[in-house]
Amino acid sequence: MSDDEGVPPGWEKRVSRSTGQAYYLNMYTKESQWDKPTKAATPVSPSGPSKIQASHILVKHRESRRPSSWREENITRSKEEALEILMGHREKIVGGEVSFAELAAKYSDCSSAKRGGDLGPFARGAMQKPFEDAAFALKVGEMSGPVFTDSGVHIILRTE
Ligand SMILES: O=C(O)CN(Cc1ccccc1)C(=O)c1nc(-c2ccccc2)[nH]c1C(=O)O
Repeated sequence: MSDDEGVPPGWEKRVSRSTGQAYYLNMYTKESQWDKPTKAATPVSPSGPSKIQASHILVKHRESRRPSSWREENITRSKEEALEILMGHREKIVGGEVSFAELAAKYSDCSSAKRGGDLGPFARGAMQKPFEDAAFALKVGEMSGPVFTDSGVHIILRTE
């Protein structure tokens, strides 16, 4: 019986030289794990995934291209005030006081607030460049710092 019996495609079963314990190597990412994988490894190209999924919190300001949102018809706060508000949200999320989705739903000036800030999957070319570059630079589960676009100031959470 081959030793890779039942190991999903894209993985290889190895044995640790130091402990003799079996571990599993993802042949695409070259990452290893002790737990036996339950699904096939996803091929990743050297340039990374073509699509990612992310959520964001947008705080608009008076210089935003459209200084209006579902929350506030006429947004007059300054860019500096927007940044301070956004960083306050970020601190609460980092501190574990509240979830990203809860804050997005209450405070994001983007229509995605209704979905807890979720933007769904998107490829490069779909979003404003500063947003795209920041989002694609994140690892899954990682949250950005402040990102400035024509729409306002954002924090981004990469979810897939
Ligand atoms: O920039 C503009 O002229 C107006 N927009 C663009 C927009 C407007 C409605 C829905 C989606 C995008 C926004 O201000 C905007 N940008 C975003 C946005 C920006 C970057 C990434 C994701 C969403 N959301 C919104 C929004 O009102 O809901």
